[in-house]
Amino acid sequence: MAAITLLRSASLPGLSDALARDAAAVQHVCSSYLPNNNKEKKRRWILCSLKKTRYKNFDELYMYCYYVAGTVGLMSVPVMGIAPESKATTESVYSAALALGIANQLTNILRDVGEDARRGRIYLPQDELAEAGLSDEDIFNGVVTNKWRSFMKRQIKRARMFFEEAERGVTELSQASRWPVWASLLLYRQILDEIEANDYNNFTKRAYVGKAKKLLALPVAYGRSLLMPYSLRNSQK
Ligand SMILES: CC(C)=CCC/C(C)=C/CC/C(C)=C/CC/C(C)=C/COP(=O)(O)OP(=O)(O)O
Repeated sequence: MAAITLLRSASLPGLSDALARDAAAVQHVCSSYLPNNNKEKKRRWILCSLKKTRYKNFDELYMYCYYVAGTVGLMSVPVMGIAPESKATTESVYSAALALGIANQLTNILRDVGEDARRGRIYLPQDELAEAGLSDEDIFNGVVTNKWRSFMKRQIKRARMFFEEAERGVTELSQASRWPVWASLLLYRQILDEIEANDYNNFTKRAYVGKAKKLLALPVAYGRSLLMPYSLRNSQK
């Protein structure tokens, strides 16, 4: 409640009660889990990010992903539970959950570049766009060029690294939670493959995972959910 009052008192025009509630909830979770527990800084960051449409570099984009999706991952761990037999540290499981939230959000951003641009938003690191020789104008024009392809390859590679980081953590979750988490990981990661299959045209073509691929992901996810936690596999060698 204190956090909601705090956000209201900042009197951001247009900040609805529902939004203030969400932001307060996120702020609460972040305050509990972020190692650097600087509440005032975070409060200001959340208020600014609600209006932000550009991200200077990956650090800034990461923080956006952290607040909108990483926190969801963190909150999921106590709900899903860690396998009683797991030997992993609690911290490593939370890190993996955070990584999955970030991976999902980065994927979401890469899929929605065109849609976001039409709303005047560019959720891409400005410094990396500049390094690739691209400007905001290029994003608004939405033409797939070799510069765009190479920029996208770098972004996709990074998103895949976060998925990879998340994978070990999934094996440490309670048995009942592993299947749905594996399924969502496999399905969401395939969006990146579809962006590649669309020759990086995420301006006018929506990367979509077809029904057959979705169905196929389910037994694969089930198989993976039966695997023993990664922490045990190593300790038994
Ligand atoms: C890996 C371990 C240890 C635990 C799992 C932890 C979890 C469940 C992490 C996933 C967190 C998550 C669901 C984040 C949100 C991801 C995301 C980008 C959702 C997309 O939301 P929308 O914007 O509504 O999607 P659309 O754009 O597709 O409508």
